Amino acid sequence: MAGKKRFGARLRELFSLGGKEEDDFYEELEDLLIEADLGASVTVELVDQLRVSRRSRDREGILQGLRELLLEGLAPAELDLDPQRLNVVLFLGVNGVGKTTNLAKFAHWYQREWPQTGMLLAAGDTFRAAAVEQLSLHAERLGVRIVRQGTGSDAGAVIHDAITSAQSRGERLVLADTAGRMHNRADLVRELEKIHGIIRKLTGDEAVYRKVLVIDGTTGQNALRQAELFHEAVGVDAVLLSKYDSAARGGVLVPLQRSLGLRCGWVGTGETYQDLHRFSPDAYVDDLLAP
Ligand SMILES: Nc1nc2c(ncn2[C@@H]2O[C@H](COP(=O)(O)OP(=O)(O)OP(=O)(O)O)[C@@H](O)[C@H]2O)c(=O)[nH]1
Repeated sequence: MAGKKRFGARLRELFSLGGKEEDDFYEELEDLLIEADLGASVTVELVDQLRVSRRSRDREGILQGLRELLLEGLAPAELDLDPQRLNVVLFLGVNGVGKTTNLAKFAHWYQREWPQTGMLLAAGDTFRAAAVEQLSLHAERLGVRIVRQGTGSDAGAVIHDAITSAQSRGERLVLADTAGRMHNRADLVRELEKIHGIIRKLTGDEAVYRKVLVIDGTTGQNALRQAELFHEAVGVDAVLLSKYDSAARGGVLVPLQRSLGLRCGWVGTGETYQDLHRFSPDAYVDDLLAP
């Protein structure tokens, strides 16, 4: 977590320099926030608010003001799944962000939360050869059913079969993987829209349908562009921030919420099933500001 701490440490360096003109101080603070992946527009907004609201120019006053402003934009996402109905959760994200691994952690989480409820995994990433195998291995380890077809098959058909199968067996949770990469961006969006249409048609008002976007905590500003793509294509209900254990930065959750209105629900902190935690804004901001 060296990188994440760097922001807090550098912030304290800035305080310790002393004797700076006010404008220079805030300009340097802006640079630090941008480097911490808060994005230019959110940074300007935050620093303007801080200038207006600050109680005192001393270190503790500014730190406290910054903490409060960061927290203002960071409520945890709620999926509001309902064990009395069918719930379909679609996992979105570009390749390698940790979609499959975190889908499996999510399955493990709900095995504990809803021990009496049947669950099904849908291997909707039919584009990448190893993805179906990877998810199958998790299904086997977790002892949950999986609906799969071969690589290159139609992802919409896999997810269609999974939902109708869960409906006929009375299972209450379908966790569906999706491809994060297609031949090009237009193909990816088209495939997601198709899957989205199939799920909506099959579930109507009778089921809970949610989309979770997995963001790699080490990617910085690029994450914002990824989120825009998926949010525009099908709409995102919650973000799962993966690889937070090795996150060089992690500040991107602030612009995700302030610019796109996307809230984080979970944080992935490793590769085992236990390494998934509910997102805590307080812990996150403490971590961001820690020296
Ligand atoms: N340290 C750490 N590694 C993680 C975490 N989540 C996933 N990984 C690792 O990241 C790598 C990519 O994870 P996958 O789950 O295969 O990613 P994916 O998004 O499904 O990738 P594709 O299947 O290629 O789309 C794997 O080596 C995972 O073990 C996490 O929270 N922390």
